[in-house]
Amino acid sequence: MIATTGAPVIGTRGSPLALAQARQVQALLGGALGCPAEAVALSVIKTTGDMIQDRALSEAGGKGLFTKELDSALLDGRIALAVHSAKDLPTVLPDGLVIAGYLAREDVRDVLISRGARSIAELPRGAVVGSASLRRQAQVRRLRPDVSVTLLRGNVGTRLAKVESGEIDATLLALAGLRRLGLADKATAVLDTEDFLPAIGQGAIAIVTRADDLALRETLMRFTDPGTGVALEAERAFLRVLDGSCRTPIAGLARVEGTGLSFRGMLLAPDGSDWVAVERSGPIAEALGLGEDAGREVVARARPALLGK
Ligand SMILES: NCc1[nH]cc(CCC(=O)O)c1CC(=O)O
Repeated sequence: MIATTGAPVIGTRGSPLALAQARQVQALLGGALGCPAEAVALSVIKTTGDMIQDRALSEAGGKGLFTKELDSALLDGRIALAVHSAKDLPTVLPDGLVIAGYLAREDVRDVLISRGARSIAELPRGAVVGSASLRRQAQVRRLRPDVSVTLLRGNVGTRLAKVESGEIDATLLALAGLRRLGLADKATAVLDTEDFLPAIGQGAIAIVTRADDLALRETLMRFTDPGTGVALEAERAFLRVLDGSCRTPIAGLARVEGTGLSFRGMLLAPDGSDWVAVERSGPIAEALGLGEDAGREVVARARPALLGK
């Protein structure tokens, strides 16, 4: 059933972060359509990923755990656009769907949240760091092999409470998410991307639509950010080449400066004991090729174990 009248319906997950992001798009879309934000409806859709709380998502298997149900709603016409953290989007979307654009990227960095340590270096010997992200687990152990990591899932509030209660010594989160939740003051230290590379897409909000919804895609172009699009094209090309299973920690960041693009990427062993890092720069017109090329270099240089072979 495809709605033929009224403003387009936005689909979103129901987590506080997802809702904050969807509301941002709702306000911008209302503005672009010349109607009040409330005229643009939000439809909250539960995804498989939202229902898994007891184990690492990498163990739950499969990609698109946070997107499948929203993809179906798009293809059925129940919603016209879906708002996602770019970080949670698989590298390949189902046929008929496209990333219509991204909002201007928030701060890309991760933060440390701890009770005393003002940096990863200052964590006490043998500290316990909670994170569900293989990338964060691997990078923290790369910098501090003495630290132990433990699986920590749940929403941001639960995670912060576990640091406060002393159940764990520290956790790592995206600054972008904390800002959107009004919790940026909980960060103990913002980690430099030189030492700690973010996830592909971190800090960017992606809008997915049906490929053939040209009118909506054109409307979205009034407020989406082309520079973020170029950076994400390179980052996602890198990820696609490494493809990986979601069991391989991968990090990467592209930055646009004028007409140029610089990229750094990394593939790590889960325990942080081994890694391959690459760097590339080139014109923004070659973003896709640059990301792919960086990915191929990693594949060529990585020891087989690093590629899960
Ligand atoms: N997987 C959860 C998720 N997806 C996007 C963000 C943060 C917001 C962003 O990166 O844009 C988070 C939370 C976190 O990693 O701290």
